Amino acid sequence: MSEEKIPVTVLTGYLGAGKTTLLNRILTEDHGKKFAVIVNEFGEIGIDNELVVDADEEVFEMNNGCICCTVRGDLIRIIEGLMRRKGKFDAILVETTGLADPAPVAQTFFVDADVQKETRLDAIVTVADAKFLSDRLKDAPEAKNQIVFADVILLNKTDLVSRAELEEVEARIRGLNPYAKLYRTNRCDIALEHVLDRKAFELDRILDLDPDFLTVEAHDHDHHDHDHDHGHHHHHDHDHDDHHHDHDCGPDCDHEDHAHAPKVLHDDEVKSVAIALDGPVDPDLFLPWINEVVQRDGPDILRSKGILAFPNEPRRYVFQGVHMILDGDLQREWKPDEKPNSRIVFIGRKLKEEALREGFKACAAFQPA
Ligand SMILES: Nc1nc2c(ncn2[C@@H]2O[C@H](COP(=O)(O)OP(=O)(O)OP(=O)(O)O)[C@@H](O)[C@H]2O)c(=O)[nH]1
Repeated sequence: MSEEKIPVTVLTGYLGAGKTTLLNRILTEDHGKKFAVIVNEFGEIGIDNELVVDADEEVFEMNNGCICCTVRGDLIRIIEGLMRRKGKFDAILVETTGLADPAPVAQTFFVDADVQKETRLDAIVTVADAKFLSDRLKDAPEAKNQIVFADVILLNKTDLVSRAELEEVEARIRGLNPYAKLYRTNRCDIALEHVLDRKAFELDRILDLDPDFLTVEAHDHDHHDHDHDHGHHHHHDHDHDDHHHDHDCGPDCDHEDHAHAPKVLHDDEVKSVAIALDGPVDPDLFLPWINEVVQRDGPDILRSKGILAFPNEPRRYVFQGVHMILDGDLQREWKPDEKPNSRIVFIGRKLKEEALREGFKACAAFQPA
């Protein structure tokens, strides 16, 4: 991902959660930046100097018609159109409809060669309604996916719920996605630096997670392999630990109470697995392995991310994926105070944890004694 690529932020969230409120906040704040905005419903936003483009729904299935690999043809065309006006804006915001699954939007930025050349998916930002999210998680699969795919979650409308309700819904979110950065907001009042240009996919937070949070549970899933044969290029490797991570409060955390570890309400269906290796992995082992894993289990692996050390390589290899589609490259150098180790994370359904863990360990460049 070269520096000149235009960052793309995907805004998602269920109907009425506050996406437009956030978008308007972004567009009106005095940040000196210009955004191209793509909305896939009829756009009511007309902000000076901004570019608002309406898109009609159009989704393509890719490769053997696998339902998990879809890209949005309309989005590709719009972005190609925007690129002809390059220089007129600094970043792209894509607001999805409340009923959308974010996967086809995110996959578009990995798959289409022209789009990939010009843009980088910076983060998927999900606005969640503190009052209604818990109900929607029960009855609306899209709402669940929007949480699972998120890199940043705004738990909005905090004014409408009690503190106990807020903690409950936060615990549900954590059970689905322990990795996303979570902020409580009222009318999406958030410093924009927490939402924009996050380079979330540098994924430093994965490295920051305290390994003690990673409770290793050996579930043996009786799971039939999918036999998908996809032709995508994948660079990805993983190892996972089912991890039951409490709450990641970084320096910019605005939670009032750090006294107790917040509870996590696990979802029966969706879980996450994180795997850490104390050292580098061999890319000649890792890349084919990860490729195979996502080709086989991509429909169930909703999101995958990782930061890896390779032997004799001063830079970090960073990848992220949505279902079977992976994108990865060598990014910045390891800092002197960083230990070059390798971590990967999967969030999905029916994850085969032990096989993943063993597979990732087998990619270690130096086999542990
Ligand atoms: N009480 C309260 N209302 C809010 C908050 N944030 C947004 N709203 C209101 O909630 C309603 C929906 O907000 P929008 O920003 O339009 O939500 P949206 O996600 O864009 O909605 P759709 O486009 O219909 O999916 C509006 O009336 C907002 O004024 C909040 O934090 N608290």
